[in-house]
Amino acid sequence: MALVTSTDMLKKAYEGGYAIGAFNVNNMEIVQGIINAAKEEQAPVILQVSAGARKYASPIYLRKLVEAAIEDSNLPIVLHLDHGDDFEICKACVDSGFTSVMIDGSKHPFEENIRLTKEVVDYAHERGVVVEGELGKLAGVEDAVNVSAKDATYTDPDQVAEFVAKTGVDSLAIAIGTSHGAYKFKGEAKLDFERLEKISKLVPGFPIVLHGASSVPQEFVTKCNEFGGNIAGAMGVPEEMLRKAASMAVCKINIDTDLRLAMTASIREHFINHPEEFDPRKYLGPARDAIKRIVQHKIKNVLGCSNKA
Ligand SMILES: O=C(CO)COP(=O)(O)O
Ligand SMILES: O=C[C@H](O)COP(=O)(O)O
Ligand SMILES: [Zn+2]
Ligand SMILES: [Zn+2]
Repeated sequence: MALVTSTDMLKKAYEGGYAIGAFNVNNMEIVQGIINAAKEEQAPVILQVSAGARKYASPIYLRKLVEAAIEDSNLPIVLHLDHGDDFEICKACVDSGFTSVMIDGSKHPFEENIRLTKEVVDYAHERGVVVEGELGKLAGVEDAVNVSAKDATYTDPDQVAEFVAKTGVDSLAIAIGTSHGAYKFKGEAKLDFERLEKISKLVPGFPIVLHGASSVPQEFVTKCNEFGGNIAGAMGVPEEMLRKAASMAVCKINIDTDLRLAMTASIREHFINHPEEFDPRKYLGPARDAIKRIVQHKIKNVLGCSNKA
């Protein structure tokens, strides 16, 4: 199996009412944890690399780790750029063998977002690479509580068909109430499913992407805090909502924070329980297993993409 684009994966996910997991990778243990889960579940998977990950691990190491994952797993794997900020980073990733890039023009005015996204699409499509765009800004809970701010940042359904037609993007990230990181809601979790429904009717069959979709499992939060951490009040997207989104037009679900929490909780616990240890394999090994367990749980019980490879 070689690297694949997400075209086929997302189409099948749309038709089958499930979603593909897009997990952020930053080092070997994270790649291995994800791939060990995907292998056991025979699930297709999207490995995504942020600008921060490129800076941390360097592009060449990440690419080679993903190459190893393909050889090791024989699964369909997409190598995707997460939140490409400008044309240059998208071009660099297309040129170095990524099969998918995201151009996140959501911070720009609508017309500029269209122009920038189309520029990336033109370059990528000519080279067989697919593109994810973003319309609407992911916001924190403060904005969501305030209705007028909510309408200003959530994806405007009236813009979606025009954006898709004018840019030629292959998938679109939308804002319906999720946000990045571990503090997504204060009080009640709420996603705007009506908006998602409206959008999906305006672009029938078109794959939608959900960012900021970590569930922030309380067992990890509790364990982090129990073993010296301080991440009070963390709250994520309830799994039931992700299942609902996956049954609708959402075909790609982005998860990073939950992997970070799984890894950190495991390492914190190890350091407190084994103060005499100083062999990194002794704590990175269990951390890798913790990532595997959470990814396997997502694939099986939330995304519904087991045995879809
Ligand atoms: O959207 C994401 C990466 O693009 C990750 O979201 P989380 O912070 O909810 O894991
Ligand atoms: O969407 C953001 C991802 O979680 C990546 O985060 P990062 O930029 O810290 O690597
Ligand atoms: Zn964005
Ligand atoms: Zn994101």
